[in-house]
Amino acid sequence: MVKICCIGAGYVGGPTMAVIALKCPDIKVTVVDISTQRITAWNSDQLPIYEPGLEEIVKQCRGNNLFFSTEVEKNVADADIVFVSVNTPTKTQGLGAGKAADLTYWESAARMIADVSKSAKIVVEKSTVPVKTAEAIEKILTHNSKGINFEILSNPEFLAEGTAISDLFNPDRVLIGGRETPDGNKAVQTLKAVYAHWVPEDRIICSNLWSAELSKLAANAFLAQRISSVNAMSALCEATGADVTQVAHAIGTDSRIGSKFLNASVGFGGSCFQKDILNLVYICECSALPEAANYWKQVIKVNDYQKTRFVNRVVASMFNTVANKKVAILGFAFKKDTGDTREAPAIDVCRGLLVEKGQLRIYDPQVPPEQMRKDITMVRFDWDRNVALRSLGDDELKQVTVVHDAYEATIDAHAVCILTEWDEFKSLDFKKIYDKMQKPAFVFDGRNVVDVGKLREIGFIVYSIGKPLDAWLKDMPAVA
Ligand SMILES: NC(=O)C1=CN([C@@H]2O[C@H](COP(=O)(O)OP(=O)(O)OC[C@H]3O[C@@H](n4cnc5c(N)ncnc54)[C@H](O)[C@@H]3O)[C@@H](O)[C@H]2O)C=CC1
Ligand SMILES: O=C(O)[C@H]1O[C@H](OP(=O)(O)OP(=O)(O)OC[C@H]2O[C@@H](n3ccc(=O)[nH]c3=O)[C@H](O)[C@@H]2O)[C@H](O)[C@@H](O)[C@@H]1O
Repeated sequence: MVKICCIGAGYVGGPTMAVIALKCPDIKVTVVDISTQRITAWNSDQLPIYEPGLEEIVKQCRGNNLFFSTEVEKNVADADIVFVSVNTPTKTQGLGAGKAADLTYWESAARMIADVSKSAKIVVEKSTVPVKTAEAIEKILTHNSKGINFEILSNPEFLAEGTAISDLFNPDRVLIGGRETPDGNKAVQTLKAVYAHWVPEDRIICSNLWSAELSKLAANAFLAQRISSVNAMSALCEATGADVTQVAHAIGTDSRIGSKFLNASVGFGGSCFQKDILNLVYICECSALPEAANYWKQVIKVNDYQKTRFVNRVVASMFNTVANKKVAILGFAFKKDTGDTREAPAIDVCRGLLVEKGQLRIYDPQVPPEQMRKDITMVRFDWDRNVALRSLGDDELKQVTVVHDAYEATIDAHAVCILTEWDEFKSLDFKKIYDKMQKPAFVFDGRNVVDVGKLREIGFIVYSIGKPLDAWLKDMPAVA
């Protein structure tokens, strides 16, 4: 029986390995992590991450051919294939701080693999890493391994949170990069055989190591760039009376452009887009390509602009002050169907409103209250100037109440801000909400989920990203 061990039981390691175990009953899959808390949760009824469809798979496979363990070294030593799916955040200190990937976790995993291995292994980069990381890992493995043979593969993951299971079941492609040597090719074929249990062969792309590593950064950069493009367009729509949804539809029907990923929003979030683009920017700068670096930087700058623009729009619309006004925040996760808040635009929007002394009542169906408080007060970095932004403290936290229901959040509120596109927000009874709000009642829709016409009929003043402005808003000063 082939034995797979995955180091890192996070958003990628957990779901990916659960699906491999489900689709490959002939393979034993063990997911290991240094976090006892995470592993305990994976072995319980309360999984550490929320992902539609995941729980059923884990329940079906756990204890059969899927195991979660803190015995990192033992399981790595036993495995034929070791996936490394540890976190690779942006460095916050030292050389490359604010941009470069922090490979501390990666390097310690690689050193541990070298230390404990007694048999040949295929080591698979699952984490998103800078191009050429495989070369560094090879050096660590070969210098410490007492002659054991390691083949390094790059097998970046393209799943999106909230749809991880369907993305893994039916991927657009699986990418495997390896050394172009007989041993390298053999390792590629071994990993290909794992995916071939359920992925059609023509969707398994093989390439050299550097192309695979760079393709992951490129894919995220292109995806994020589309959002920043449509968001930049949304600002122009508001200034001209065009409707960004209509513009997106009109351009998206061109098969060369395509219709997906053109939803204007309060900004993109998630743990990877910003981190991976900054990583790309850093690599361009280190390769003496400042023009290429500046091009990609602009994608994040527009994203920051979009979040600031939203906060300014809220404040400007409400007579230039939200001090002591109650603002209902609907949605805190970075997108629907996940409890993940990493880089969620809600964090920056809430911080912006708190600095303006707003009283926030936040509701999200998946995010625990303590997570929201942690996010709001954690140290944020200005990536461009590489300085820590002002920390928010207990005083600002007193302005935050977390509630368990969207209606409760809106009672007595002056304004509602929709920051995540949860389905339940589409079917809220806005008449009921309006009746219990202060007047004039404002809705600021950062995800374009509400029916603007209907809400205006009820009496709301509505701002919706990139839509023709309400007469009320037209007179307010331009933003940002
Ligand atoms: N979150 C996502 O949707 C996607 C993430 N990625 C990439 O996958 C990688 C992992 O991301 P996530 O799963 O979101 O991170 P995560 O933070 O949820 O999980 C990483 C896990 O690795 C563990 N870990 C760190 N060092 C370790 C070590 N030496 N030994 C054992 N365990 C260790 C941590 O305790 C943590 O539980 C990152 O490089 C990310 O860029 C790629 C595609 C999608
Ligand atoms: O490397 C990663 O971590 C992953 O990053 C993204 O996945 P994810 O961040 O989970 O979610 P997305 O669906 O891409 O959404 C990212 C952000 O963009 C926003 N978004 C997305 C699409 C859109 O049209 N408009 C828009 O504002 C979302 O609300 C969210 O805040 C990519 O889609 C995955 O392919 C990739 O594997």
